[in-house]
Amino acid sequence: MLRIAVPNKGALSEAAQKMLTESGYRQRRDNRELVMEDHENGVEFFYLRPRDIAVYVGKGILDIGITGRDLLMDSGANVDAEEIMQLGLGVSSFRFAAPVESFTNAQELNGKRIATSYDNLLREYLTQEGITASVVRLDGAVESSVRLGVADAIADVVETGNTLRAAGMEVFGDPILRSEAVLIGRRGHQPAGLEVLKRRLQGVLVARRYVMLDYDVPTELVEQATALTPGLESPTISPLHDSKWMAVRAMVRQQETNRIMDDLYDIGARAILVSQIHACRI
Ligand SMILES: Nc1ncnc2c1ncn2[C@@H]1O[C@H](COP(=O)(O)OP(=O)(O)OP(=O)(O)O)[C@@H](O)[C@H]1O
Ligand SMILES: O=P(O)(O)OC[C@H]1O[C@H](OP(=O)(O)OP(=O)(O)O)[C@H](O)[C@@H]1O
Ligand SMILES: [Mg+2]
Repeated sequence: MLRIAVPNKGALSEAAQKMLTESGYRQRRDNRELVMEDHENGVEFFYLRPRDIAVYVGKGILDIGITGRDLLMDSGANVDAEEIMQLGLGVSSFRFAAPVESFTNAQELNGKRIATSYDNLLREYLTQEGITASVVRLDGAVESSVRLGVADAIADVVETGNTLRAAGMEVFGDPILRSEAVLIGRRGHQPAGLEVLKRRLQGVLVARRYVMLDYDVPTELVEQATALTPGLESPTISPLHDSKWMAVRAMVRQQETNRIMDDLYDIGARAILVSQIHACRI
């Protein structure tokens, strides 16, 4: 059995479980369940605190885990555990912030107090940048620490920036780390079943990022049209009953769909249809 750690709570939990469900794995129905066996797929899931997942995987107790890159680095387990794949969830930055207009760059933090839940990650960065500051380790709601007088600035996870704005704060300095949820495993360890898991997750990522585009185009314009929709390998071209026209089928990036449809229409393509991809193996 492949033993996989999944976040049991917090920002990554629901999205990670959804991705596994879309990958064809059974997931727990009740948030109190701590372990779930998926016999059919030869996988056992352990629902753990995202912060602890890197430790279990680094020590070799569990084979694979889903956690944040920031948590992997902060746990110190990145000596034994490594990133296998980016999952495109929980995309965020780890950044300095402070009340509006109080700091402009990280060097101004010399001699100051910085509150964070990621103290190892922060200390490593401060050392690397030659900044001497005192680190105040808090468990969460770090944005309140400056107003409450325990710190001068914070280092925290920022996604939309809404939490900072609500607290009258703003980011400053370069991002310390760009993070997202990642699949992690023990260095040098290739457990049985990992390749299938990776391929399934990759299938979900591609299905989420691409759509299927179908259209008809005058035969003499096929080259011009397929230059706009080259597909992954190569687009499918099928003859229509009326030989003056061809049908083209190609995957395109979801984000570019409307621009490509406009361009295709402009050159003379018609009956341009978009459909969702539910799953795939690339
Ligand atoms: N608002 C957010 N947007 C995107 N990713 C986030 C956000 N908040 C946290 N994360 C990411 O989620 C991971 C862990 O955060 P999470 O909030 O689940 O843990 P926690 O703060 O220890 O738990 P909790 O908030 O439930 O006490 C980190 O990798 C972090 O970067
Ligand atoms: O930029 P935003 O979109 O506002 O998101 C960032 C916020 O989300 C996380 O908080 P969480 O809800 O996990 O609370 P916590 O600080 O108590 O962990 C993070 O710690 C920030 O506070
Ligand atoms: Mg949190």
